[in-house]
Amino acid sequence: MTTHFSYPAPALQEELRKIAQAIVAPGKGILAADESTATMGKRLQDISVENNDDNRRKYRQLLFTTDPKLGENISGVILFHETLYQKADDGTPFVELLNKRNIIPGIKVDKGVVNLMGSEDECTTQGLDDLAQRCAQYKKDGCHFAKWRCVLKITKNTPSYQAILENANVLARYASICQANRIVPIVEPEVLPDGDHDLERAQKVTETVLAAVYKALNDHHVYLEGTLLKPNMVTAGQSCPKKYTAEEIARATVTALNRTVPAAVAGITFLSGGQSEEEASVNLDAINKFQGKKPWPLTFSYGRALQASVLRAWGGKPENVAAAQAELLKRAKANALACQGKYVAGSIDSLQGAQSNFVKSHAY
Ligand SMILES: O=P(O)(O)OC[C@H]1O[C@](O)(COP(=O)(O)O)[C@@H](O)[C@@H]1O
Repeated sequence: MTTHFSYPAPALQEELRKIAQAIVAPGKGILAADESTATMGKRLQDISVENNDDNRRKYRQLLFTTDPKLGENISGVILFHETLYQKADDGTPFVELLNKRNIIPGIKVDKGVVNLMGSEDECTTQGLDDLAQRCAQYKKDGCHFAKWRCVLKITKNTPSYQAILENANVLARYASICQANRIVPIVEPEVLPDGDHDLERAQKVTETVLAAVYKALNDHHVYLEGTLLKPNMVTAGQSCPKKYTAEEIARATVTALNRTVPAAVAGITFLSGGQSEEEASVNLDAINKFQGKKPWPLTFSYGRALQASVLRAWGGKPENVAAAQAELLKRAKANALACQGKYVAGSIDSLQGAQSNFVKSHAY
């Protein structure tokens, strides 16, 4: 076994570190607007809007033409390939709208999940083959960070050794290819909330998964200071009869992260995983209020928990755009406070509020 290897050249390290740090600057987080066409279809179906490219464009236009003060709370937006190349009605490229708001464009580069043969319905994530070329192009087209989501499932027998190892390795290869192309990788190993397992089981699975991920990142010489982690919060399964407080969730989450995530990692940007908008803010706030070691910024990279009310307020109608944008500003503000441990539960209302955004088997 050789231990001789190189990290990126100093200039590349600095570039990656600066991008990552800007994303997790105090009071800021990420809007995950990278729903693939199929996922967006589910969101649009809920508000009876047809899933076609122009409706997807109109919806993303609504997000990206929100008042520039959105940039005070949102540091980055994750885009889907199609969206990166779309323009507003007046011809302004979406990337330009984001740059004007001081928001860093990012891009989802995975190509979705596939089953692992011989496993109990477990999966890995595809997209490595042409990733280097795609990253080089995305960087030229204005993206400075990327996201790749892997999915792990908790059942009696899973996640299996096969799924844990395979997903850790594919995340490490993805991260190293991104960095080689001057793109900060967001590493997302999502442990799904489906199931009736308790908080302790969720914590142990999250610890095992994250430990494998960081072993693989180290094996692939990924420069951790130029990476972000997008984990699930540690919560009990959706159908667990026992309910836990935000403080218990915060303790389990911070403990799991402390045990497995190196302090060198630039920041942690949680996914919302089907939590209601209010729950996602309250839990993030509790995590930041938790008294204990927290060597990284702990913030948000929410999809559903930032957009559920926006979609509902919009309903596909042009006359509702301003009301929908107001919902986005409210949730962005709530989470910006929460990532500093300054959110007062219930202080910022929203249409969706405490209503769950859980979608069973969000593996897609
Ligand atoms: O399956 P897809 O289309 O990649 O979408 C998965 C979604 O999950 C996320 O990773 C996290 O979203 P949530 O906050 O809604 O859990 C988003 O970035 C992304 O839009």
